[in-house]
Amino acid sequence: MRVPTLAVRDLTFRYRGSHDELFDGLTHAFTPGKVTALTGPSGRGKSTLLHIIGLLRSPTTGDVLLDGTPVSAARDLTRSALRARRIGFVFQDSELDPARKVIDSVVEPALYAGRSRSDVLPRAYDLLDELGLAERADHRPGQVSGGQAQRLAVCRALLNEPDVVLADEPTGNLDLGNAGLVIDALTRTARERSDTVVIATHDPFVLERVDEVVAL
Ligand SMILES: Nc1ncnc2c1ncn2[C@@H]1O[C@H](COP(=O)(O)OP(=O)(O)OP(=O)(O)O)[C@@H](O)[C@H]1O
Repeated sequence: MRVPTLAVRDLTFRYRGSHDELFDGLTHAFTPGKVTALTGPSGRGKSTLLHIIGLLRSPTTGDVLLDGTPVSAARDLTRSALRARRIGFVFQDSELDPARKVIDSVVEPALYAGRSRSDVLPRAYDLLDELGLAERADHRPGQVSGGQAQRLAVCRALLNEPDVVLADEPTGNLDLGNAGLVIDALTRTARERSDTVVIATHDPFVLERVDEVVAL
C-alpha cells in the first residue's frame, strides 16, 4: 500500500497549565487527492490539530508523519523548512500587509521558500485568475473585501505548490458564491495535484462537499 503523504499516530495534546487532554490518541492517515474535513463541537481542538499537523506546535504524545517519517519532534529549523516547502496554510482572517500590493502578498511565501519572484509570478497570476481576483493584482489589501481577502489567502497557500494544504474555517463569514470559489479551488488542487487537503470547519456547506470527515 502507498505510504500516505500525511498521517497522525497516537496523538494527544494538552495546553500548558490545562487539565484537558485533546484527541484521545488520534490515529489517522489522510488520503492524498482528497479533501478531508476536521469537524466537531467548538473547543474540541480542530484549530489546535491543524497547528500540530502544520508543524507549528508539537504534540504532547504521538507523531505527525510526512511520507511515513515522524516529523513533529524534528528540530525547529527542519520543521520550518518542511513548512515552507510542503505545507500551505489558509488561516481565517489572515492578516495581510496593507502597504503591499495583492500580487506581492501572493508571491511572499515563495520568497520564504527560497524561490525567486520571477519564477513564481506566472503561477501567482494564474491563481489570482482562478480565484476571480485577476483585476485586483495591483490593489492594496485594504482595498479588497473580506471575501476577496479569503480567496487571496487561498492563492498564497497554493503558490508554492505544497502537497499538504491546511485551511482553518476558510469559508467563515463568506457568502455562498465566495465559499464555493474557495472550496472549488481546494478541491481542484486535491484532484489535479494529488494534494492532501485538510479543512477545519463546522460549515454544513463545506461538510457536504468534502470527500472524508474526521469527527473530533
Ligand atoms: N493557547 C491556548 N492555551 C490554552 N488553551 C487553549 C489555547 N488555545 C486553545 N485552547 C483551548 O484548547 C481547546 C481547543 O481549542 P481549539 O481552538 O483548537 O478548538 P476548536 O475545535 O478549533 O474550536 P472552535 O470550533 O471554537 O474554533 C479549547 O478548550 C480552547 O479553549
